[in-house]
Amino acid sequence: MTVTAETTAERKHTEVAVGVLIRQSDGALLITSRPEGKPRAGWWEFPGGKLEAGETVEQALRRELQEEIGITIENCIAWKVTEHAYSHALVRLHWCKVTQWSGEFEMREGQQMVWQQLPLQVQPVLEGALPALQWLSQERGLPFDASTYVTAEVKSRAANA
Ligand SMILES: Nc1nc2c([nH]c(=O)n2[C@H]2C[C@H](O)[C@@H](COP(=O)(O)OP(=O)(O)OP(=O)(O)O)O2)c(=O)[nH]1
Repeated sequence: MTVTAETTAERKHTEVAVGVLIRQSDGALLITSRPEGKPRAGWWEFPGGKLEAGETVEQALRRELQEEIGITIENCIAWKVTEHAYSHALVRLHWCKVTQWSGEFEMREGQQMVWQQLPLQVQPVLEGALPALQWLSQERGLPFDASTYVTAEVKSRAANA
C-alpha cells in the first residue's frame, strides 16, 4: 500500500514513556542500547517502553524500568511530549526526568548501559531521542549537532531494512 499523508494521519500513535535518568553527583545521563530482536537493535536510547492499556506514563515508566534495568524510580517529573514517525510506527514519546531511584542496575534484556555527559559518545542514537538531546544540550548551554548521533548513511540503511 502506498502511504499517503492521509493514511499517515490516520495511523494511531504508540504511546511511549521515556526516562531521562540524571545522576545527582555529576549530571550524567543514563543511555541504554536496544536489545536484540527489537527494531534498531544496538542503537542507543533513553530507557523506557510502551504504555499498556490503562497505565499512566508514570506507571508505565516504573514498570518498564523495573523490567528492563532493575531499578525502581522514586520520582518522575513530566518534562516534554514529542512525536516521531518511523517507517514501522508512529510514536508519541512522553519524556520524564528522573533524579531518584532505588535498587541496583541490572540489564535484564542483555542491553548495555552507559552514563554519558553531553555530547554523547555513543551512536547511532534513535532519531526519536534527538529532540530530547537537543533540549538537554540547550539547558546546559552546549551545542547540539544531530548528525553526530545518526549519520545520513546509517539512517537510510535503517529505513530500508
Ligand atoms: N525507550 C525509548 N524508546 C524510544 C526512544 N526514542 C524513540 O523514538 N523511541 C521509540 C522506539 C520504539 O518505536 C518505541 C519504544 O518501543 P519499544 O519497542 O522499545 O518498547 P517496549 O520495551 O515496550 O517493547 P515491546 O514491548 O514492543 O517489546 O519508542 C527513546 O529514547 N527511548
